[in-house]
Amino acid sequence: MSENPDLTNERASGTFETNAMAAVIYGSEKFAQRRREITEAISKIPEFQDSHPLVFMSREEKISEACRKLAVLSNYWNSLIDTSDEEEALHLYREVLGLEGHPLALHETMFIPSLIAQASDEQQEKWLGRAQRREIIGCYAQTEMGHGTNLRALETTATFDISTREFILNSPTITSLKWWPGALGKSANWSIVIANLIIKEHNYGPHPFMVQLRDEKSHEPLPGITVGDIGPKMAFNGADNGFLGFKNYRIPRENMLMRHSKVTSDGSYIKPPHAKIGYSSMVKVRSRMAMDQGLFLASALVIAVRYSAVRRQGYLEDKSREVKVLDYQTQQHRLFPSIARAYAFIFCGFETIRLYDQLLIDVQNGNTSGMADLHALTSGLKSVVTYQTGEGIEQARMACGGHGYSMASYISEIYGVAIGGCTYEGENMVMLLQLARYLVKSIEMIQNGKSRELGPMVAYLAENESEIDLNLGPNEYLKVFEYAARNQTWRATEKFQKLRNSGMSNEEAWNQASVELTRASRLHTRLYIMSTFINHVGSIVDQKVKGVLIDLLNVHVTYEVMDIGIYVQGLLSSNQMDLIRNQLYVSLETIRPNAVSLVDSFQISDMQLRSVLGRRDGNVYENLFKWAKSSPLNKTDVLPSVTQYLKPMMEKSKL
Ligand SMILES: CC(C)(COP(=O)(O)OP(=O)(O)OC[C@H]1O[C@@H](n2cnc3c(N)ncnc32)[C@H](O)[C@@H]1OP(=O)(O)O)[C@@H](O)C(=O)NCCC(=O)NCCSC(=O)/C=C/CCCCCCCCCCCCC(=O)O
Ligand SMILES: Cc1cc2nc3c(=O)[nH]c(=O)nc-3n(C[C@H](O)[C@H](O)[C@H](O)COP(=O)(O)OP(=O)(O)OC[C@H]3O[C@@H](n4cnc5c(N)ncnc54)[C@H](O)[C@@H]3O)c2cc1C
Repeated sequence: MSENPDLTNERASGTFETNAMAAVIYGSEKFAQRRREITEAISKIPEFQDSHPLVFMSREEKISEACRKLAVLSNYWNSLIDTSDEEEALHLYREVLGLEGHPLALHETMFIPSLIAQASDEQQEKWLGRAQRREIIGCYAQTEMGHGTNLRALETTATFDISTREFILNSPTITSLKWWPGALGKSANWSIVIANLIIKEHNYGPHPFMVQLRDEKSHEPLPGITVGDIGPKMAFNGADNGFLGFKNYRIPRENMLMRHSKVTSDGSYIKPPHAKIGYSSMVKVRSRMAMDQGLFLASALVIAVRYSAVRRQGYLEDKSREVKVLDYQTQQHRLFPSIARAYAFIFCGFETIRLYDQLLIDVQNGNTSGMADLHALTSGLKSVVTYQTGEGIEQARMACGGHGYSMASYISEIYGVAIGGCTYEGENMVMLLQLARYLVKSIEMIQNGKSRELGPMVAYLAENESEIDLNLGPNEYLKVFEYAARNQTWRATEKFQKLRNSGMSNEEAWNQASVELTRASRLHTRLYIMSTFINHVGSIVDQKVKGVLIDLLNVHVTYEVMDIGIYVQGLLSSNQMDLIRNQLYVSLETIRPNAVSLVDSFQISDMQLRSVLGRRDGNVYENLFKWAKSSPLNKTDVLPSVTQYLKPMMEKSKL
């Protein structure tokens, strides 16, 4: 079937090459090209297609479908991608497995990275290759039923038995059951388990252990292990998140991951070079989250923008033809700032992935000095991007009207998966407060006359306000954001200090200032996102692409400043606020002809998108009808439940 002419016209009005934009989004022409090649190759392999739409499947079917595809994938793996390239591998996973989770998701995102970061060279020799070849399937078991946030209160124990040189793992209470780890329930046969290291009755706190859970031949749980699935979730139902308990389960001493902390055979403990080095697997995932979430948001926007360009409803001036809903200013205001955010998140994502990779090298070389900075940055970023992604996806759903609410749009699934990120890898409020600790310390350095020692990301906290001339472009908006973040950070810190100085305990003062502190963290993070966006656009060579991204940046800076209006009242007059508001409306109009091309540039395939509304060809209505007819409820005209219950009820009522 040919493309919907409305979309053809939209594509013709684009002022730039989508391939050139994809090269900017994905960091290089080479990777953008590889993505297309991988997508193209996969589309030719029929076994990778869904056997029927995932949204009509039960959990069991979804998991089985994911396993089927993984088995097929193992035959093609080496021929489809450069297996040493993490980004290629993730693209392949996204294309073939989609976003609902699968039995290898945690193996790739946490199990292997934990082995790389936490296992000694000998341990890597023993397990890493096996994991990379997928001879074993691993997961990351940290969270317990009773504790996820407060890691110091985890209850699982690994007690060193000097006589046998083994650790004995135990789950002493119901609340100590590991609860939530992805792929733990039914798929993984090994896990990295975080347990309290106990030697001679001394608790050294949580440490990582490599633990075999299931027999490698029969896949049956090993004696001493209780393991299973935790049941259906809001989304991610292609994954078997699990529970796990230990009863006097013994593992060799060599199974404690010993790159950093060590236990010798006589039971001596060797401290790691940094107290939180064992938390690095979480930092790794958080450093990827801006990218992952940017892509979730992008997916919802591809659907909503394409659909809005083919959906006609109501009239503007021309009463002879209904207008595309994308031409309504309200629709543009609902969608375009989110397009800008999706771009900004992806740009930040590449940056934090790069920073993590560098940190990993530094730490392996004994330099842990960058850990606090990256922890603070990624804590704030994961919190802000997950929240704003959730907001943006929900707006995208509403922008699709009634059909957005149908699973045919697939937006609800994207939403469910994306907002999981507000919780996993550290609940958002908790992580904002981690960043706040860092910000408060920075203010304390300024108060103690050590401004010069501040890192580049917080140097603005020591600066004074300057005059703002909004006609000068994005950098002036950055100053507005700096003003807001600086003011709020000082205000929140001073509130905390005042409470503490009044005699309150440190903890209670912190608690009573915490809402204000989280606000400071959000503003600081949004400032970082904006400045990364501005820097990125500044570095682009292709002038057509750059021109459009400047337009998109204008949407971003004006929208973001309007959104934080309450924090800039002392800086901007109401006339200046009106000016910004008008600039935003002008920016929406400017970006309108490029809207479809901007979302096309994400190059998210139909196969991955799984959306009837977001189809690249725009042939929505005929496919919506086809999709509805394929619903299992339509297999018969009369359902057994009607025959069994409703008919007798109606018959009875007639009497
Ligand atoms: C940090 C805590 C909240 C507190 O820890 P605690 O030990 O109690 O800390 P304190 O003693 O209070 O000390 C705080 C100080 O320590 C510093 N600190 C803390 N952490 C770090 C760190 N990591 N590095 C450096 N420094 C650190 C902190 O700054 C303080 O310093 P100071 O005193 O101020 O100087 C901690 O308890 C915590 O982190 N809690 C959160 C727990 C958590 O995050 N758990 C995660 C469990 S694992 C999980 O959730 C997994 C989820 C799986 C997600 C699945 C993802 C699948 C991919 C999805 C996408 C699919 C698409 C396809 C793939 C694709 O696209 O990628
Ligand atoms: C989809 C998904 C996948 C997951 N995968 C894994 C996995 O693979 N492996 C794994 O180990 N775990 C996994 N988890 C668990 C996840 O990491 C935890 O649920 C998360 O860290 C939050 O911890 P919690 O559940 O204890 O929340 P809680 O800490 O109980 O949060 C409840 C409320 O208390 C508040 N709160 C808690 N502490 C504080 C504080 N100090 N200050 C202020 N407010 C506070 C929170 O902000 C929140 O509002 C997964 C979770 C989900 C949803």
